[in-house]
Amino acid sequence: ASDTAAALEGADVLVLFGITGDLARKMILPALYRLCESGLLTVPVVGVTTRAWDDGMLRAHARDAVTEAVTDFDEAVFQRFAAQLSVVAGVHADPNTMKPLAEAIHGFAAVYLAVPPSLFLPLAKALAEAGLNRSARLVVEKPFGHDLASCRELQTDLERYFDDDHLLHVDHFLGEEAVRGLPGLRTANTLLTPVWSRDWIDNVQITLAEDFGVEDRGSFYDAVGCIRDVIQNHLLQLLAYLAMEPIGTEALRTKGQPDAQAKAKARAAEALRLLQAVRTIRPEDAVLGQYQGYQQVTGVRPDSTTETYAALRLSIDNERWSGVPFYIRSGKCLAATATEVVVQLRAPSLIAGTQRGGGGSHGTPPDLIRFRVKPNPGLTFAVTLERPEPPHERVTGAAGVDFETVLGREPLPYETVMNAAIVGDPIPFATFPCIEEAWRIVADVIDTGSRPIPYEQGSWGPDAARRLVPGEGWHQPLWALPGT
Ligand SMILES: NC(=O)C1=CN([C@@H]2O[C@H](COP(=O)(O)OP(=O)(O)OC[C@H]3O[C@@H](n4cnc5c(N)ncnc54)[C@H](OP(=O)(O)O)[C@@H]3O)[C@@H](O)[C@H]2O)C=CC1
Ligand SMILES: O=C1O[C@H](COP(=O)(O)O)[C@@H](O)[C@H](O)[C@H]1O
Repeated sequence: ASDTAAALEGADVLVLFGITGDLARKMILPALYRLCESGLLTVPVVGVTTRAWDDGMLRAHARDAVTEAVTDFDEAVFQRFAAQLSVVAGVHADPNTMKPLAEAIHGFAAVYLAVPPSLFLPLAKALAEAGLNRSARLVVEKPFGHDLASCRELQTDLERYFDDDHLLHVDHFLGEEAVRGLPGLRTANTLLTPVWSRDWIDNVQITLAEDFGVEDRGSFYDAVGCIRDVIQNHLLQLLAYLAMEPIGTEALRTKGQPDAQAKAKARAAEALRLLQAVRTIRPEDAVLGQYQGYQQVTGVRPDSTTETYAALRLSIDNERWSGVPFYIRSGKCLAATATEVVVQLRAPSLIAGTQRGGGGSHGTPPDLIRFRVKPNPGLTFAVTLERPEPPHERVTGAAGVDFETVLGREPLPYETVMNAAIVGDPIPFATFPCIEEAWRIVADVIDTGSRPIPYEQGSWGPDAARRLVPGEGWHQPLWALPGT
């Protein structure tokens, strides 16, 4: 957005393309129900479909989606939600089919495209040709482009119909409470702030592990792979929030701009600066894998070389992080489902000059700080204790906090994203410069043509990934450790 941008407008209506789709069923409809429950959904929701649906069919579909997703279904809340829902049927990426939609929109619209990315541009064009871009912003799902060149082309093309201030790029990780709270958590705690640099941190590991496969998304996933699906977007955004410089209070005092806008700008500027300092990942710093049985999934090519697992080593060239390896790994059909950041602190003796990655002194396990994103978001410190009596054995204990215990129920990521799309809060969205930079970072490890290493379902991926992390190796997420 330009420096002179006005506050984003609050929408009078949410228009949802793709309301019949997978994302809407699993995430968006349950999130809208929750917003209704908490009194935050105050605008009508107009679902758009090419199918011959009527309001009754949409409401029945919404009921199924919500009951599948929530354990404490409340009929009264659902009735309120259903009353806000209506459908406009028979709308294609063709301005001639948009007339009924134009009639259903009153006021400023948040138009959300929960559709395959190949439809982003045709729909934007058709909306503009029907005059529906005059009083609307466009909210697009991920992935945004296929590589650096295609993301730039898509942005340029979309800006012909919706200018940058009227375009929001969804990355639902930015709606995850644990991720959203990370910059604040880092800076609000004296326990964290002083150690947050190369002086005290040995390495940082980010894991997004899933114990399920690509299931009914085979044809989508096979054209995308793990790096494009979750690393280029979600995990690099998370990395930025973990490692960026704190936002200066000066930046929040931008004249004439409301807080949310100024904060979003300041945060995005720091995230961008951090991503710009991340080196383009070299192929030798990547290990790619594919789970056994993946090629038999419906929609997957029988000889597919798409990776379902990736482990990467990243370097950040700035004063704070120079020399500290950041590791990212993600995969389908792994041993557990968990997203966690593990920060390995340097052993006290390392400060006196020994090597990084060498583990703790006297064989002591290293001190770890764990940011648990999912499940059970929270913070855990693994700390070393020493028995006072000889031989002074050292053991690890844990201290921590579960965020929901303190903060109450955390909104679902899509609750935050949908609400922000409606009210015009840019904070939980990715900015285009960050998206571009993230494509640059992964450019040399996508489309390498190399064959991924097969790995067993239920494992932690190919053994070869161990070679990336010397010393202590990968730390499994807390959730996956025995006894948790
Ligand atoms: N599914 C997921 O878990 C996630 C999805 N996403 C992103 O969300 C977006 C939507 O994903 P998802 O819901 O899985 O997609 P779907 O394949 O389920 O498609 C969504 C809807 O798009 C419409 N559609 C699909 N193909 C066409 C076509 N060729 N022509 C016209 N309309 C079409 C259909 O609506 P209708 O028939 O009603 O017109 C369909 O219900 C994508 O960008 C995806 O990358 C992001 C994170 C997770
Ligand atoms: O965008 C996506 O994200 C999910 C992981 O996100 P989560 O919030 O469910 O943990 C991933 O499973 C999916 O493949 C990907 O498209």
